[in-house]
Amino acid sequence: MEIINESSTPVQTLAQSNTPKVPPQYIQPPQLRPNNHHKPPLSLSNIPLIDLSLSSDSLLTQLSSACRHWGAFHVLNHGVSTDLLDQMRAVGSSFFEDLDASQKLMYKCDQNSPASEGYGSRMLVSENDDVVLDWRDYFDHHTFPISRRNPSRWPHYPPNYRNVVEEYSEQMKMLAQKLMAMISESLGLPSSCIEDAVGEFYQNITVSYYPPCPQPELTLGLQSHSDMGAVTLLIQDDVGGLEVLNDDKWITVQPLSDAIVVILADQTEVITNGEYRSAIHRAVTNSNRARLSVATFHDPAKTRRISPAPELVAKSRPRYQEVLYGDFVKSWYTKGPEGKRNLDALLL
Ligand SMILES: O=C(O)CCC(=O)C(=O)O
Ligand SMILES: [Fe+2]
Repeated sequence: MEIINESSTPVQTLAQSNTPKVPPQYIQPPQLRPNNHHKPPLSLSNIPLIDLSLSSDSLLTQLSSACRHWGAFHVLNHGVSTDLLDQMRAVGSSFFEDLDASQKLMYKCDQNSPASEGYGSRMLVSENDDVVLDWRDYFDHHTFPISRRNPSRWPHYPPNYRNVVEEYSEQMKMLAQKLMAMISESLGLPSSCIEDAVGEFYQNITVSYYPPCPQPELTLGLQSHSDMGAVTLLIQDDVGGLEVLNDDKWITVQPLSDAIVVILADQTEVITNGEYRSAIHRAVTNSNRARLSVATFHDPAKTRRISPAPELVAKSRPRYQEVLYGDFVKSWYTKGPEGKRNLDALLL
């Protein structure tokens, strides 16, 4: 029998071995398993949906409520064509499903360096081996600033892969800028406030592939976390598995093929002095179908110092310490997210 070393084997390879049980490294402690939470009926469960073509007043009111109470919401009429969203999902799924394991491994990322570009499975860089692993493989692309972009490291198959990622990256950057302006305005701030605080965008695109899992009740596709940067834009396929924590309940984000999920990340919480909250979210697995999502992260440079906007501090008091973004990233990848523990450590 072939011996598989699970900590470095792609999850897809494990899943294809048709093992009836997940290896122990993937088993979550009982309190973190997905079925331990009460689930409202699906029909009652979704994050807010905001139509960006609404008139300015009602748009800003809806945005403000979604950012304050959820930190995650769908947007429609966002200006990105459904055709491009479908192409991005199609090339991502073709890479994972049409290439064999050895072809994918040619793009292997450096597992010892956090968020390194390429194909991998393990997110955290931990010295000990006691971390529970996610039931997920991914491909991470460095897309902005342009000086970080090297499409020759991205998949060469399918043939349109690299063109689609480049076009998708541009469109996501423009949408992130538009959203940051609207989110600033919804707090009564100048429209450039959040983008000025973030500075030049460091954009990464992560295609996540969650193979079917023989024991979904014991595993997570991606552990509970908030994203560390400023704003994440996410699309998923029709399988579903993304959940957002709201009022201590896990709410399923129902897939909507032409909508984009906006997830506020930790630096937006700091800049808005806690008026708007980053969303805790996770991905659950299922035993029937592989699932794909594409997350586009917009982050500050590692050398950037992030602190609450002076306009908001003037109204109350600073609620977060200033942080060097590179320090925040380091702590996230070494200690692990555990919900929002890294952000909570900045609370004053
Ligand atoms: O797959 C998903 O829906 C979630 C992905 C995600 O949260 C992430 O990559 O940070
Ligand atoms: Fe995330």
